[in-house]
Amino acid sequence: MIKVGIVGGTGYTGVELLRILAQHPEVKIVAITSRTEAGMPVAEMFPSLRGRVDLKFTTPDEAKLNECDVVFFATPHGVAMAQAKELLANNVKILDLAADFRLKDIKEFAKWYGMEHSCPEILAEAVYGLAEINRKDIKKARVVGLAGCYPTSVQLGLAPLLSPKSTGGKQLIDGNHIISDSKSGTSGAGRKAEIGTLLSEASDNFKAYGVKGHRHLPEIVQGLKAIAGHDQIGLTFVPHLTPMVRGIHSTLYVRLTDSGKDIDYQKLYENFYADEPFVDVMPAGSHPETRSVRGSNGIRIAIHRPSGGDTLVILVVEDNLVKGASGQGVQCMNLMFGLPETTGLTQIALSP
Ligand SMILES: NC(=O)C1=CN([C@@H]2O[C@H](COP(=O)(O)OP(=O)(O)OC[C@H]3O[C@@H](n4cnc5c(N)ncnc54)[C@H](OP(=O)(O)O)[C@@H]3O)[C@@H](O)[C@H]2O)C=CC1
Ligand SMILES: CC(=O)N[C@@H](CCC(=O)OP(=O)(O)O)C(=O)O
Repeated sequence: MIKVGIVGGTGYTGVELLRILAQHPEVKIVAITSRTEAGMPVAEMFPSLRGRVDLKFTTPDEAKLNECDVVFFATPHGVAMAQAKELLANNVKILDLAADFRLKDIKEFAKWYGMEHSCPEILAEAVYGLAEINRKDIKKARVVGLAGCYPTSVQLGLAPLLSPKSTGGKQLIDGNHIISDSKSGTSGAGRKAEIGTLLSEASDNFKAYGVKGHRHLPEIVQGLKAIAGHDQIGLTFVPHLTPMVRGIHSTLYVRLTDSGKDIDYQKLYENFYADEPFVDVMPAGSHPETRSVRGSNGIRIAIHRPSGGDTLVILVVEDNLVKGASGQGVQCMNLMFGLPETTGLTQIALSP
């Protein structure tokens, strides 16, 4: 059994980790932390876990994290990097849901996250946690910086158009002018109190935010450059808040180049993702709904070429708390411990 610790067990991604890991056949959860609820039985706070999780929250200091095989950080940015050195010294693997180990450039990290990176040497060895792209490296990793929620949808939506594996090295699209029009449910903002996610503010309403620059922009650009193997990437990324609890819907617009005009994109995507257990390329002409992935680790993609023109439109849906966060974490954990990648992750989406 893999001994798992979770730092930040009371937040939205923390309780989602508990939901998934409590049903994982190879995992024993041994520590769950909360600074504010220490001493409270987990199942008292989350009755959905009654009979499934028989632990109390402990403070991060009291939790015996050094005795775990792996620790998930479901915490704000900056928490994992402060504890990474000690955990690694005790042979504990790390999966961070925050951004401490995502951006490779520490100046970019400081600019977007407003703090200096405290362990650049660990950042250098950390692997970006997007299994469909980095599977080989994740298997060997001690530290994984899990991909962000929006970045997962955008990178998996565009990878078949950029990866030399499917393009044969041809530029099928104008990489300098990619548009991502992305929408998220309110759970993306976490459980902390914020005016913008109050029922009376977010319901019956729809708005863009972060148009000037969102912290996921550099992460997505870094990832797309790595997938493409070149630096000719220019992205306009506009996130929106939608009045739903879970889900991300990204609509991606790309302009085809002359060498990209005679390609069957439906086939290109189907071939690229043929062996991926969590990526569903839907039949041509589909309009995927966020509810088709709600509560599951799936991501569904549909490709459109309106009026047979030069613009390709890619529709991507995922559950921000599962494939966009905790499910992705468990998928990477399975790889790090040599388990089949789908272990504990076979939930079907909730519908309606
Ligand atoms: N929500 C989402 O869709 C996604 C979130 N993420 C990332 O995952 C991380 C967690 O997000 P989410 O679950 O939404 O956040 P929440 O705000 O819902 O939860 C944060 C958790 O962290 C704990 N915490 C806060 N500060 C500290 C600290 N200094 N030390 C230890 N524990 C702390 C809190 O508990 P307590 O205060 O009691 O200790 C709480 O359990 C964030 O970095 C977020 O960016 C990634 C992908 C998607
Ligand atoms: C709706 C909403 O507020 N979403 C969050 C992103 C979700 C998140 O937690 O970001 P990470 O994936 O980087 O951890 C935001 O825009 O800041």
